[in-house]
Amino acid sequence: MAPIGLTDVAVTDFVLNQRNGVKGLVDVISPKTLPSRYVQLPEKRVTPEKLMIEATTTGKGGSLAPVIPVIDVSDWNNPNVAEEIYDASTTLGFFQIVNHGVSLDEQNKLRGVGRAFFDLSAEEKKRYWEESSVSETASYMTSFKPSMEAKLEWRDALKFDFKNRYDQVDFAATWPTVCRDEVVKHSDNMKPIGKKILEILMKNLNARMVEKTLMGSLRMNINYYPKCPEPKLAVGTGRHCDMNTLTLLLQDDIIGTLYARCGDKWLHVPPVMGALVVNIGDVLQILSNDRYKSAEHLVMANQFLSRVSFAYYLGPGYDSVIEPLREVLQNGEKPLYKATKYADYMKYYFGRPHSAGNKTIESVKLH
Ligand SMILES: O=C(O)CCC(=O)C(=O)O
Ligand SMILES: [Fe+2]
Repeated sequence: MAPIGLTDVAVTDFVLNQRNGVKGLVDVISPKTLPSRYVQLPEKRVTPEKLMIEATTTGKGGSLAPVIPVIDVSDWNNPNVAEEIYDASTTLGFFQIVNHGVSLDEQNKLRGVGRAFFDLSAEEKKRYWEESSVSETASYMTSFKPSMEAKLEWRDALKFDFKNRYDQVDFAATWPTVCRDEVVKHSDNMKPIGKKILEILMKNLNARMVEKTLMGSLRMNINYYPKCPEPKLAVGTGRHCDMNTLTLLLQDDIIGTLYARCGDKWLHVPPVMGALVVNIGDVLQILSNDRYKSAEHLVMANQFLSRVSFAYYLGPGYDSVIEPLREVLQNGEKPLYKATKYADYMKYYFGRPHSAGNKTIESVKLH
């Protein structure tokens, strides 16, 4: 039972209407039990039997459970790198890369300024709240689609849209000063890494690298997961696939609460020092006519420590039309997806809560 005062109405008012987010709830009220607005239905909870046990033998056969591959990309031209990236992208849809050239120092600076934003006063943060943000391209919010969620996700986020402003000198002028320089720097660091991976993935399809279709939009989320009184009952980010082409994630270096779908279980994506987590999004699955796998994933909550993560999303230009590539279909293969403008796909994606269940990609599937 939630303590008196933490009724659904009171929590909704404090977290959403008063724009304090879930971090505000923890900082100001510090509930000792999970308010019911956050208690997930039993089928949505990630219980131990739903987890895949890593690298242990499974009975007499002795086969190993899969692990998320960690790929050394110090030499992008090494054919083994392309092969490992291709293998991971066609199976789990998840891998990690190390020796990508972004130093630990830069990563830790970004983690520091990300936390610094969420540590600002409530008044300061509220200026960026969703639809009334003082910035057109930076917004602060909580959960995923609160107006449609019976149960909220235990997460706040600060979102950036680099749009096509990249070539404008002061495109970040309205962004929170506490983190904007590092966010811009991070984008400068991530863009070429994303491009390398996309080049490899296109080459393996014998397809052209069309930047506008593959990385014509660039967005980023700083996710903040406060410590949670009853993490077993909650979810940090509900299960979902990313809608874009490729996501590069700098996750927390200590708290490992990210899980990727593997068969009917959830596979841990452990923090690896200095690594970036890479996952395939819906658009690459569509373009490749199902060769690349858009991997479902979720984030759990943690009782003892807060966690920050930085998700950098490369995606098509908003007016690009997404459909299986000609090169992939040339041997008479049937397209599995209908042509869709990316802006329409995005609108549909953001119009439904994570808890809606069926995947967004199903909406463009040809039956
Ligand atoms: O926080 C994380 O580790 C992942 C967040 C995520 O899946 C997303 O922002 O799309
Ligand atoms: Fe995601």
